[in-house]
Amino acid sequence: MQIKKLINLGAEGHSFAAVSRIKLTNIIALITTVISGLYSLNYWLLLDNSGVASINLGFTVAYFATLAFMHRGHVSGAKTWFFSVLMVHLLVCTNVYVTNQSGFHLYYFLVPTGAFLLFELHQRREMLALSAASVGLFLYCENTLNLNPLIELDAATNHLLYQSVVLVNMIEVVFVLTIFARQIEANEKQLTLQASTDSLTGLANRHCFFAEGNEMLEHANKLHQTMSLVLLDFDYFKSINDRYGHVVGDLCLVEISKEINAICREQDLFARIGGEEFVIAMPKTNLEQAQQVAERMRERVSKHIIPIVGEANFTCTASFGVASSSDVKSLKTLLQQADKALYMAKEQGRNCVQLYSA
Ligand SMILES: Nc1nc2c(ncn2[C@@H]2O[C@H](COP(=O)(O)OP(=O)(O)OP(=O)(O)O)[C@@H](O)[C@H]2O)c(=O)[nH]1
Repeated sequence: MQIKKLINLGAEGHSFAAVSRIKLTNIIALITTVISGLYSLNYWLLLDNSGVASINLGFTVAYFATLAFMHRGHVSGAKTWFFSVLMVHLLVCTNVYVTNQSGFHLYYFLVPTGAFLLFELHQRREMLALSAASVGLFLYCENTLNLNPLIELDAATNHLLYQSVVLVNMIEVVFVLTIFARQIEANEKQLTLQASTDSLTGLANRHCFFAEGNEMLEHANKLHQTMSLVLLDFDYFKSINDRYGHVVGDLCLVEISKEINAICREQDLFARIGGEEFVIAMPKTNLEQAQQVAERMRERVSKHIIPIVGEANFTCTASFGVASSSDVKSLKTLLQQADKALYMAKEQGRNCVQLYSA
């Protein structure tokens, strides 16, 4: 429970993406604190080197201080602090504890990927400054000899350490790339959904209708099947808006689209293609069958009561135009035919279904 609290430090009031970065920073800071603390114990108890143990304990406390910055709401400061402590720690490890033969300074390569992972995308200044500092410190360590290390290591141990550092670097790069790939995939899904969905009703939008509807028509033509379109438009919708306001008008669109959706089959494509204009593409459906479905929809719309607070509930009606795809090669043409039928329905006095005839 306490750990959960620590992981959530500083997360309050931030966007979803920022929160996941803050939590990840806290997790990494906690893990680093624990690892650094264990190293201190190791120096103290097993290697009997209280000097190194004390210095390392100082770094352990400094890592933990990242969470204190988070707690005070200094999110960017906490991240910068963490990476700065890490870089100084690496410098001390490589140039004070041991020598660059250990390869400890290769850990500097963790900084750029880590910074790009943990900072917000717009915080380029911080990311670039930390990356530049890590490259500079790496080069400094690489070209500096430590003649009096606090811990003397033989060549075999240095070699082992070197390989473990390379391994950890590789694991970190794979980990960071996996997270980025997942984020890109989730963003792509979200964008595709937004680009194809009508935000008010949650139905397919005009763009999605033409993309998917064209595929449906092509498929139907290939298999010599008939596809029908039912186009519907609310009657006197302007007067609903004028009388009850746009909020109620919107509610009306949502309520009625749910009623119509309840009649649609799974294979039908139901879309909102204009303000108060909707269309249903029905595969494997001929003109008479589509007419029957449209009639059921018309009846259901006219009977559905729109609940409004503080005023008398009301009902609304819609007019329907139906067209079928025999001999029609393009969805645009089919929609024009359904539109002509809809126009006739409006002419006939509205709240009725009309079929397209050439
Ligand atoms: N509340 C709301 N109104 C919308 C939306 N989109 C379009 N409208 C309104 O729908 C009304 C359509 O009006 P008209 O095209 O004159 O049609 P109508 O009043 O339904 O009359 P007929 O179609 O001839 O029966 C306009 O007042 C638009 O402002 C929307 O998303 N929400």
